[in-house]
Amino acid sequence: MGIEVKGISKFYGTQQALKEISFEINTGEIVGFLGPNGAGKSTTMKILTGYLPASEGIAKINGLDITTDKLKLQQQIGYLPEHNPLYLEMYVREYLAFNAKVYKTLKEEIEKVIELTGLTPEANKKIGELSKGYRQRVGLANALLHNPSVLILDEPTTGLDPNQLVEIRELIKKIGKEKTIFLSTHIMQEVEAVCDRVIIINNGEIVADKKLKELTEDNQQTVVVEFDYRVETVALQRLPQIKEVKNPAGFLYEITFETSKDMRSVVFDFAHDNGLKILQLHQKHKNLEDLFRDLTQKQKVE
Ligand SMILES: Nc1ncnc2c1ncn2[C@@H]1O[C@H](COP(=O)(O)OP(=O)(O)OP(=O)(O)O)[C@@H](O)[C@H]1O
Repeated sequence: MGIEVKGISKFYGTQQALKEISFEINTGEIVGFLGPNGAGKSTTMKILTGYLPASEGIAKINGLDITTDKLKLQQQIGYLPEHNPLYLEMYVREYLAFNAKVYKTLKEEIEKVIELTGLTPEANKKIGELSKGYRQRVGLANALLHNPSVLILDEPTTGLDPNQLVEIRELIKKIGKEKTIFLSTHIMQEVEAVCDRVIIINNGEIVADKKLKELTEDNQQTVVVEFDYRVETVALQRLPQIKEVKNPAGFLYEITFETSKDMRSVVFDFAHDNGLKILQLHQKHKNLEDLFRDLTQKQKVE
């Protein structure tokens, strides 16, 4: 069940923000939705949570259609919007209790959510007195009040300092043990730290959908080597199982092989046979950052 998106498009006037996107998220998965600014992440999330209608396509959450079963659906989804709207003058517990009324959540359940999100010491403070990290916790607590099975979090760590970032990521992972989570971000490290799978969106199109494990198991590796002298790239291109050779700077070469076998010794032998000294040598697997760059054509990200 989880989330099912089939051929969703969205037009804002004549601008097409989403171009027939399709993907599925299984129950219990934590999936990162990664893309550069303006790629279409928030638009997708607003459509899934019923805040915006799609121009075309079908989406279902836990088997319920987002257009026809909207009310039932909102009981099953917790949503943390990009700009977390909070009443700064309200006290944390008062704010959560106020919102909980809509769902008829019991008092004990509110207290459980306060505890889960680490808000117990701050529960009697005004929201306006809290740090950004704690305000994000209030947003998360708010999204969890009705015990939804699916959480949709739009850039949950934007604007947090490094310590708050780690804390919120840990909290998301903890919550993710029991729920399906779909979270957007433009920070690759976030996906690596929290998610099981990544869906990459660029210019309104899905360009990758991969389990993080698969990224490290790719049958490809790059050996980065610095010699003490220039080498003709054609000579390196004669090495076995070679895919490509790049010379990004000076005597530094990035040699990509189509094998998962460690090829550093082959490069070492090449240097020895050609009377070269090696100043540095290391092996690099294709990672999320490379994939993201390749697929979003070097658009600038954090
Ligand atoms: N209400 C709107 N009216 C017109 N265009 C919009 C509207 N909302 C979004 N867009 C446009 O749709 C495209 C996708 O925007 P969206 O906010 O979904 O991207 P995003 O991936 O969430 O970006 P960011 O990482 O910057 O939040 C952008 O070109 C944006 O300018």
